[in-house]
Amino acid sequence: KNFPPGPTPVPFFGNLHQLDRTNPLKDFDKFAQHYGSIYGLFIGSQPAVVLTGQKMIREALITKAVEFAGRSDNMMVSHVTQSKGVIMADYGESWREHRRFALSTLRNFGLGKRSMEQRILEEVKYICSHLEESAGKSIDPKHLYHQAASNIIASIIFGSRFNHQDEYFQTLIISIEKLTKIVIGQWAMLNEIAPVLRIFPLPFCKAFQYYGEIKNHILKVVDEHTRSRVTGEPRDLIDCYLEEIEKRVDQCTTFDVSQMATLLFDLFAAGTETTSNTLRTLTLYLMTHTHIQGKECSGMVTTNAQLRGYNIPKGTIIIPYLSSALREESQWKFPHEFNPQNFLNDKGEFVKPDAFMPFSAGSRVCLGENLARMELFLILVTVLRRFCLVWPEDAGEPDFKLIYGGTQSVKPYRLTVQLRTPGQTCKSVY
Ligand code: HEM
Repeated sequence: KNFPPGPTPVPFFGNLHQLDRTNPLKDFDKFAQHYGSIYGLFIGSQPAVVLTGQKMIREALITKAVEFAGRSDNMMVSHVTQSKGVIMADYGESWREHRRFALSTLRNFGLGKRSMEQRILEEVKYICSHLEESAGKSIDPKHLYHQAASNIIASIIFGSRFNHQDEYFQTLIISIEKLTKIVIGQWAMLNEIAPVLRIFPLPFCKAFQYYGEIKNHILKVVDEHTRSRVTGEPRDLIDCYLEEIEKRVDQCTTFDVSQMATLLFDLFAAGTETTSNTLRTLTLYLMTHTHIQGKECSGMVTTNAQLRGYNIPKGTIIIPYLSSALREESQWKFPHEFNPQNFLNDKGEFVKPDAFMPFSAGSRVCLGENLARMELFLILVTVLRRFCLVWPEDAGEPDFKLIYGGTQSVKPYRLTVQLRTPGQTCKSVY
């Protein structure tokens, strides 16, 4: 009763037949034009509410932070991770304790012997030496960025980095990439609306296989740490967690090895896919806007909730449609353009518009935001000072369309690397 209005659902499928299976986001825009910034949908028989635009998203995620901080246990990704760790853990003590632990450990590693900045700069060295070797040639930067982002988070949580040539490392990264695409995609939707299909060997089964491979690696590293660690001298996040288990042995706590394995998975996967895809997308835009290179520079409601006068029953899936805020016409000078002017006021000073919320907001705001910002800044600034990244002459038209998934990504592309002399302006045929 009084559920936000939206497109009419049909039995069993809900509104799925009205959504593009490969990328439903365009349909979200269409529905928002018709129903406004809050509307209801049915994913199978599961009610969902889509929030569009920065005001609506903030009203829910910040003003009503607790009510909108839950997670569904009916999503395929929750089955894969058994709702443990942080990302898919429901609002409650376990999520709170693990989020707090992860945030404070990431912060402490920033202050430790090898600062976060040093860990990132070490990886930047590898990126630069690879780009130097590739000068004058065209390369696909995908693996380079994935491996760099993955190695930075690996050094913080596992205490060591992988060699870029290591085949095992490459397999792990491919598993993370494929898993992120499967768990938010058409096969996952089918898995969620028709549990009967779960016993068949359909493509969603691969998600469990990829997760198993990554988790096996994590458990092996945890095992090595259990044998080699010295109390009071933590080398990384695993040592810190094992120390917490020891400290809390007589207390009622949610800390255990199985929660730790999922937390490590969350950080490893979230730390790899997001930053590397942001770098890939950014590089694509920079190559095709070389004048810019030249400048210095799903939640769930925890209780019955009310929003804009509508009733949102406990258990409703909440979809804060963050991309809608990132190109909201009333909020940006150039909402559909890659243009740094979007972040500059009339005096040319940096301003952060309220609609800039790629890390979400409220209780579930990204816990790796500071790390991600530092990575993006250090990697880009170093690379752009030393190289011109240019769209290859024979590459045709660039394609900016995004592939839908747990993290969206651009299609593979090639870039031409040129060594840059100080003050040189980068020029591209595009
Ligand atoms: C450009 C890079 C990144 C972007 C755009 C990004 C974006 C986001 C967003 C939008 C959320 C909220 C998701 C939701 O509500 O369902 C989130 C959550 C999260 N992110 Fe990030 N992220 C980035 C980098 C990272 C990194 C480097 C880490 C690793 C430390 C990380 C770890 C997490 C975790 C653990 C959560 C779950 C938090 C919770 O549920 O309490 N992210 N991220």
